[in-house]
Amino acid sequence: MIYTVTLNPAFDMTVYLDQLVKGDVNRSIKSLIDIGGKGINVSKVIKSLGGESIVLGFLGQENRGNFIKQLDRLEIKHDFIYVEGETRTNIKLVENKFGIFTDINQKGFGITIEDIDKLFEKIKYYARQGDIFVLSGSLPEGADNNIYFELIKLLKDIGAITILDADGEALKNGLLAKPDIVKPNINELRMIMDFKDDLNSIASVGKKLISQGIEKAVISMGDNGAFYVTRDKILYAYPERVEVKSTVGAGDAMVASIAFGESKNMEDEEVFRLAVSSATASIIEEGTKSPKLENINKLMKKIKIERWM
Ligand SMILES: Nc1ncnc2c1ncn2[C@@H]1O[C@H](COP(=O)(O)OP(=O)(O)O)[C@@H](O)[C@H]1O
Ligand SMILES: O=P(O)(O)OC[C@H]1O[C@](O)(COP(=O)(O)O)[C@@H](O)[C@@H]1O
Repeated sequence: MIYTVTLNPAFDMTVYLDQLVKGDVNRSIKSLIDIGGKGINVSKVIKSLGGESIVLGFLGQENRGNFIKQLDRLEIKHDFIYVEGETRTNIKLVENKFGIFTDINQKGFGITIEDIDKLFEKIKYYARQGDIFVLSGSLPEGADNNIYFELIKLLKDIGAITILDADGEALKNGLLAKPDIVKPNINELRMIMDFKDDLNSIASVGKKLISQGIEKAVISMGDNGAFYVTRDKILYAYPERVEVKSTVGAGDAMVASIAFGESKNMEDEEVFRLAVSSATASIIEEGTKSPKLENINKLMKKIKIERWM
């Protein structure tokens, strides 16, 4: 089974404007609200791919109703630990005039030591050898920066496969536990390592991650494409030019495809093709909507992948 663990989920409010004028009253053209947060999006995309997953993590008590309703509507199984306070609302601004995408991600609820204990107990209850655990997103206040490190250690001892997608200290510490797969975007990678801007230097960073004991590193670079690095190869995917409606969730679509591909024992190149196709199909959807399977399938035939090394 695939499990996604989201410690800090969110409602994503996407606001479309012509142009943001700072310090002035701005009026939106339209806005929409989707349930989000990294693992939640991963589960949504796994569903679109025809797979099954179970959503774990924390959810704010106070506004849980709508969140749960949407997950149920999508027929995604979930088993949250409900915590005091509200699940955050993250603002995603889209300026149509310039094609600028700005995210304002809030801090969200705080959690207690008891909440964290409950999470570890729940994960111990579910995890079995061969399961896939996606650990992704920012940490709520009260969670130690070592939490992904501890969870990966626990899951590796059980024999589960771990996929990490985080940033800052949580990513840095999590990597020390050697997750099987990591999917940083270029900005997340820059927060924890120094490297030059050119593709060769970025590919070398991927190799460095592998030399540290990580099995696969997928480095996403927005409109510059992506690398897929394993012990014996580096693959590069060219970006596909599409009409971009919202970049939110592209990385999550990649992670979902990687988890789905692993669960089906797909070959590396096939997984990578699916990951880039899903990510590209996600940016042509508005808000934090899952990509459509028919668009993913069309893109699978178009995405250009080459062996870098
Ligand atoms: N503007 C874009 N044009 C074409 N492809 C894109 C664009 N933005 C994202 N992608 C695709 O989606 C993948 C993930 O996007 P990225 O922005 O790197 O992830 P994240 O959402 O984690 O920041 C990229 O590697 C690329 O394949
Ligand atoms: O937990 P964080 O780092 O604040 O990120 C949460 C945000 O990331 C998203 O999951 C989107 O992530 P990606 O664009 O990286 O795929 C949004 O749904 C959510 O608002």
